[in-house]
Amino acid sequence: MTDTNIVDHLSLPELVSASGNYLLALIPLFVYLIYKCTFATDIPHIKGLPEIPGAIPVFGHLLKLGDDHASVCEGWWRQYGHSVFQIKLGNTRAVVVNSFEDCRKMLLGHQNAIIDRPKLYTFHGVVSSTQGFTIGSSPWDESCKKKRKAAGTALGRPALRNYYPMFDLESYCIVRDLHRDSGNGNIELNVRPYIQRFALNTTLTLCYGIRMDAVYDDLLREILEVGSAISLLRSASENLQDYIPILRYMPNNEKTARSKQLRDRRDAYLNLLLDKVREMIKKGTDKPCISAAILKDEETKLTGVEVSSICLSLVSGGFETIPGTLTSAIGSLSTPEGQVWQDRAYEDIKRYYPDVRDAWTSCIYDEKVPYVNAIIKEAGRYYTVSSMSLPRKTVTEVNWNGAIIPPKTMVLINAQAGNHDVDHFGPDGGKFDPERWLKSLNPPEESEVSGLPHLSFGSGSRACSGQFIASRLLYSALIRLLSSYKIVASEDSPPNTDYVEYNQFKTALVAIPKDFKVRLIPRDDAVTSEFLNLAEMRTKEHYKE
Ligand code: HEM
Repeated sequence: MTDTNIVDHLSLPELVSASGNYLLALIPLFVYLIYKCTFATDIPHIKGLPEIPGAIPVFGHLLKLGDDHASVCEGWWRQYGHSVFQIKLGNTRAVVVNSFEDCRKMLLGHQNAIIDRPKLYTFHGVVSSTQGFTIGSSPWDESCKKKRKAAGTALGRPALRNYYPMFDLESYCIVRDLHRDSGNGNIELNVRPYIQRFALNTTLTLCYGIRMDAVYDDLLREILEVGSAISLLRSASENLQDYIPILRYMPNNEKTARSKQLRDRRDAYLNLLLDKVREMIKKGTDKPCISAAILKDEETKLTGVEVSSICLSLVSGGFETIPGTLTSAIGSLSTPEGQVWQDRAYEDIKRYYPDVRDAWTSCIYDEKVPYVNAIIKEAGRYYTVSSMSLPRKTVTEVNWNGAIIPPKTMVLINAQAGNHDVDHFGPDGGKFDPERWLKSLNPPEESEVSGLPHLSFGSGSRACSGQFIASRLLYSALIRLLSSYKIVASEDSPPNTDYVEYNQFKTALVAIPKDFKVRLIPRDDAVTSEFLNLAEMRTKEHYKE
């Protein structure tokens, strides 16, 4: 007898009960499917690699991670005793690496396997749809190779000599304006805006041959505001829709609307900058810079989108990382404890340059003063401005102590955890101390660090392309500031010097230090005035050219 015959012979109540039985039988299947869908990840569980307990359906560990992923992962490392573990960010499985040694091993020992970067819905699909991906967010392909090569040439050590006039002008301008605004040590001020202009002008000059002289210039502030807001759009905790796709289809999706708005504002200023370069080329007043070279089609095989992407990478690579590091370093130096470090740095500057005017001129050519180098290394390590670095993705299998991490797995380097790893940096790894980088104090002599000093610039195949220029910018600014002023923290508005709490936006890709104020007490007013006159001359020269 066929099923239809059976149905034909059943009464209505029997029919209802039979179909109810069928449905009942399907419930376990539904439950299984729902379980599978809500727990499913792009990459299945990686055998042999510990997984943090407590993942919940749909969200995985996202809610547990809160808004400070680096500190929560650092806590999990210590709580569960595994420096490398797997977690679920919604539908995405990620491997998190925490200890210094494991970060180094992953970044260098497996550098070819983790050369890729993941693509995220909000940042790649919406924000970057017009100007292309920045280098730091580009998946590894032919175009990324070309862009990384071009950036490497523009930012490599040999290229630094082309930028001496720019280092000179921009670091003079910091001191010039701080001198104007600090009332001979009587007015407390926030140094970050001056350093933001310094960092942004550097990359704008490099990319477009354009700079802004005023600290509160409208275009400068627009670039900074939009850039910071976009940096928030790259954070996992701010963008649940990247990992929980259903959220993308919610009506009135504010995240996507805001992303489009920011993208349009960014397009507007990037186009404005390029138009300015075109105009200067027409008038013959353009300065040597990346975009002019490309617009004039000098030795380039890059597309328009690639050019925009390179310029965008350089502008966004430096405008928050440099101010984050330098402002926080100034914060630590300005504390009562930091007065000793400032005095020792000043003494060391004078040891190398008995006439302090030579320090002012030399700091743009080389980085000689050991104590200042130690401060820069320590600021980079301690204030890990990109606490979770930039995410990586595997292209081939990684055999991690027998566990096979498959291709296309997201790998997160917890640079903050590794940079404060007491097993590597000693029991005082959680303390700011420039002298950890010196093997002797009398006179200061730098310790030889074989390999990677800290994790703040990443390492290996996708390490920071801007690290040499970053180091010179930090050095020249610090030499000029420390040789001009004694920096003293405000009592009412002191710096927060905790390596986690100093940051006002823990969800952003790059830390933004909480505001604080300092007094700048001139060390030798006559010498500083002499240099300020020089600054004036140089600025005039710049605008005459
Ligand atoms: C204190 C300053 C800086 C810090 C702490 C910093 C940090 C980083 C980090 C952590 C990465 C990812 C590295 C990795 O995945 O291993 C990175 C990549 C990058 N940085 Fe920096 N950076 C700084 C300054 C700069 C500057 C000034 C520029 C350009 C002018 C720049 C351009 C880039 C570029 C283009 C990449 C992408 C490299 C790639 O994906 O291939 N950075 N940076």
